[in-house]
Amino acid sequence: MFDQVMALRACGFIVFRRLAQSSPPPDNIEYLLLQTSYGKHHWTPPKGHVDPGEDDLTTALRETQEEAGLREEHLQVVDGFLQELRYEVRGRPKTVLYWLAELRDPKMAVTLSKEHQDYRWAKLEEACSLAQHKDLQDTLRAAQQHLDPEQGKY
Ligand SMILES: Nc1nc2c(ncn2[C@@H]2O[C@H](COP(=O)(O)OP(=O)(O)OP(=O)(O)OP(=O)(O)OC[C@H]3O[C@@H](n4cnc5c(=O)[nH]c(N)nc54)[C@H](O)[C@@H]3O)[C@@H](O)[C@H]2O)c(=O)[nH]1
Repeated sequence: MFDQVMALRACGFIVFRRLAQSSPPPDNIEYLLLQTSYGKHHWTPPKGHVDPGEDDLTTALRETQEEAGLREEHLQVVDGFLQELRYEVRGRPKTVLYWLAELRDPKMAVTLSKEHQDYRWAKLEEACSLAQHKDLQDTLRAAQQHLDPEQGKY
């Protein structure tokens, strides 16, 4: 119980959009990454810490709205995708949950908060390069796999 209280917990969305006038799938898919305005300016999908008593999915939706200006009605959550990452931040274990969601209107603008200084819509390989951490790269690849029509899952 004590360990659970001490562990950091964050939730967010791998947000993607599909470009209509572009390459055939899955190369028309772009993922949203935000660059922090603090620390080492790392790139991350919209996510953030769970408030006390808050439901995980509510956190993911709230953080995506706060950090990217995208609200629940702008997103189509994809069934059957939920990834859990575990890593350490300054010596403390952290658990991060990511759902997957499509931006309904691919032309919709992203609005950043002060926590981020830049954003990018990136195809898989560029997104993995920005993400840097293997666990997040694996999550992005798992998302692409989930969305690839060849896999017959979407
Ligand atoms: N001034 C300042 N302020 C900070 C700093 N730090 C935080 N603040 C404040 O906290 C607030 C943020 O609150 P939320 O938005 O609720 O939280 P999150 O969205 O959860 O954001 P975080 O940045 O706390 O957490 P992570 O993204 O997890 O990065 C933490 C470390 O883990 C690495 N890392 C990142 N992703 C992965 C991964 O997928 N895999 C692996 N293996 N590692 C990964 C990464 O490279 C980094 O070294 C800000 O407003 C600031 O006030 C900081 O360094 N300086």
